[in-house]
Amino acid sequence: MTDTLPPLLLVGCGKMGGAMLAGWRERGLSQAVVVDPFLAEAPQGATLVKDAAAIPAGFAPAAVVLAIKPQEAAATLPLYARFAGGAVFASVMAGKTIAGMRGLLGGGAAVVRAMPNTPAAVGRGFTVACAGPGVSAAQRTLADTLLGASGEIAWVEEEGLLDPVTAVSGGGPAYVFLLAELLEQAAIEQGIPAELARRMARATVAGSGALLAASTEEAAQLRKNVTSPKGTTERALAVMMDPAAWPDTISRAIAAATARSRELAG
Ligand SMILES: NC(=O)C1=CN([C@@H]2O[C@H](COP(=O)(O)OP(=O)(O)OC[C@H]3O[C@@H](n4cnc5c(N)ncnc54)[C@H](OP(=O)(O)O)[C@@H]3O)[C@@H](O)[C@H]2O)C=CC1
Ligand SMILES: O=C(O)[C@@H]1CCC=N1
Repeated sequence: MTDTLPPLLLVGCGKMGGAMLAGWRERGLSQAVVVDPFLAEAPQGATLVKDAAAIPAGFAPAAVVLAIKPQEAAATLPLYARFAGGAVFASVMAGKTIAGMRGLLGGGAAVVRAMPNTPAAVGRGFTVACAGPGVSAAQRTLADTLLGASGEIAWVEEEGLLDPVTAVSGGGPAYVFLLAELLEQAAIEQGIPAELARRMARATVAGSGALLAASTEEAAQLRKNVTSPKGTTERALAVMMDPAAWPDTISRAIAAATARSRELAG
């Protein structure tokens, strides 16, 4: 446990905002205000308000974390422009550019654009962040603390990288969960009872992730460790690793998501 965090304002407390808030709670919240019009009850350790107008007078956040949907940015961000004098804004919105957000918050706003992922909910997130113009060293340190509270963080200088990052690590957990779904379905097709199929698929994906996390070996080597010569895995991988199968599918999927992130900028 390090020092208590400074006053924070979280705008949007859904799946991603809620996961980050859990990490901050672990670090020790001092004052936290959450704005979310539809949340039923205040998250532990925070004050909940329904809109920007209801933020307690005099509340001066050191950071404003924007975790609303990208489509809500244009209508919502101008409501927070009054905090631009003292706070750093940390956005996790897909696609939304630093220049676009500064346009909505006032040109001088200090903005960090970041892309986390939902394993943050269990302290295993991965976030990539990029600091915009005018972000001070202290503000960058605060953003690093907040965005890195629930896992690993990496910083990039080139903002454009955030679009493929969004496709790979932002959305990546969804692809892994899809694999669990498809393994379960295929197990059932081969006659395995549904409940056993579900347990096997979940444990296999989770166990493989844990092994990857604990190992210093490359993913390719861990794959080879499973693949006995002339065995069963080799047969399955021959199907999956056909250039037209997974290699092409994953490449096209990531390109499509990257393109969508760029579209969301507008
Ligand atoms: N989910 C993920 O895996 C990831 C998401 N992101 C980004 O995080 C952001 C949020 O995504 P996610 O958490 O999935 O979405 P959610 O819909 O779960 O969360 C958004 C929350 O903001 C609330 N909200 C809507 N309008 C406002 C407003 N004007 N002011 C304050 N709160 C508002 C929503 O309420 P209601 O639902 O009732 O509208 C909801 O509770 C997105 O920009 C997304 O790109 C980034 C990385 C990963
Ligand atoms: O699907 C999305 O747009 C967001 C960004 C990355 C994960 N979820």
